[in-house]
Amino acid sequence: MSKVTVVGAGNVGATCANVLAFNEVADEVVMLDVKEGVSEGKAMDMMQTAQLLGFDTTLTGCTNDYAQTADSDVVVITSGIPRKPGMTREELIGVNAGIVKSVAENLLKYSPNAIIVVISNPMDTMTYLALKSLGLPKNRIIGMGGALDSSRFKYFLSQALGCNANEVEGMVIGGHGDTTMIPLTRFATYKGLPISNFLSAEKIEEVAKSTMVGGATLTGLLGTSAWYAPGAAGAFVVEAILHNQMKLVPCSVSLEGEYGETDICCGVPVILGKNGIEKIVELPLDEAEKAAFKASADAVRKVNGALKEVGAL
Ligand SMILES: NC(=O)c1ccc[n+]([C@@H]2O[C@H](COP(=O)([O-])OP(=O)(O)OC[C@H]3O[C@@H](n4cnc5c(N)ncnc54)[C@H](O)[C@@H]3O)[C@@H](O)[C@H]2O)c1
Ligand SMILES: O=C(O)C[C@H](O)C(=O)O
Repeated sequence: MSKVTVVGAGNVGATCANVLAFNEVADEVVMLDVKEGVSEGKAMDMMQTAQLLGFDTTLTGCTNDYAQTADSDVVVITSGIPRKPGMTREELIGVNAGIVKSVAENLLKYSPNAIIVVISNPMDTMTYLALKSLGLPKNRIIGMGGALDSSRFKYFLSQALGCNANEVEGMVIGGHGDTTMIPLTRFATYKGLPISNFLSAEKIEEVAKSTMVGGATLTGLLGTSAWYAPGAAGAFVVEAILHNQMKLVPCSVSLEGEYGETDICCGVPVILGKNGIEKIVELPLDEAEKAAFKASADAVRKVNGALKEVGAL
């Protein structure tokens, strides 16, 4: 029996739980939130779609009762506040650091062997906080951002190419921030061929810029940050782990010399399998890409510095 807990049954958490159930990724999905009755209500609502959609996963909800989350294989942390138009993700640190730290500690008490997927923002810093405060092996702490950013990159590429997004390949590495993301345009392909065969340098630059501010654009349109693609990207990462898919997915992970960085969690391509991070994959970056990664990591490290200021570390 496989079990996943999703903490935070708001927009992202509920969407993630819904996709996990619909795709029958786990036998059991538990949602937990601090808001009385919300997880229970959303779980019941989703369970009432089971015969319509034809899934067998059992969904339950609970209000802050961590005993219900016991023995989860994977736990997903989405609890915390989202940004509003005009804000950066980094501005959320003051509120979200305390929430993520206490949630992660509570989860671990009941699921000591779980793999932890962090989604709450600022995600790279929240992943680093989970790593530092829980003291777990680095393969079990995974920040979800790159799966979403890469999906957005493929969407914008497909729009520019006039093709289906499944026909393009592309990855975004670096921090999950408006200015720290690095869409790897040089490695992006359409049907296995470099995109530069089909798109002008100006168009490729435009796609990269749209990708980087993808979350901010949606926040401007929605009044709060996005949830359909973020929730699905969370479920995608969970599935790769739980089903031991050995997929290559950019995730925020603890770096110990890889990409020239240490003491940081930042987005790099990893192989995801039953142990969480099975392997960090080092790409042959050129000098410009290396410089972009260094600048991105420096920016993430600066935000990590604020964890002490807010008393989280
Ligand atoms: N990493 C990513 O790619 C990515 C993508 C989208 C959103 N996010 C982030 O995910 C977080 C959630 O976004 P959302 O749109 O779902 O927000 P939301 O407000 O809809 O949901 C957040 C939920 O967390 C709950 N919560 C707050 N404190 C809690 C606690 N201590 N224990 C349990 N639950 C608690 C709230 O009650 C709320 O239901 C935000 O920080 C957002 O910035 C990250
Ligand atoms: O943009 C946000 O603040 C939420 C999330 O990180 C996203 O990229 O959708």
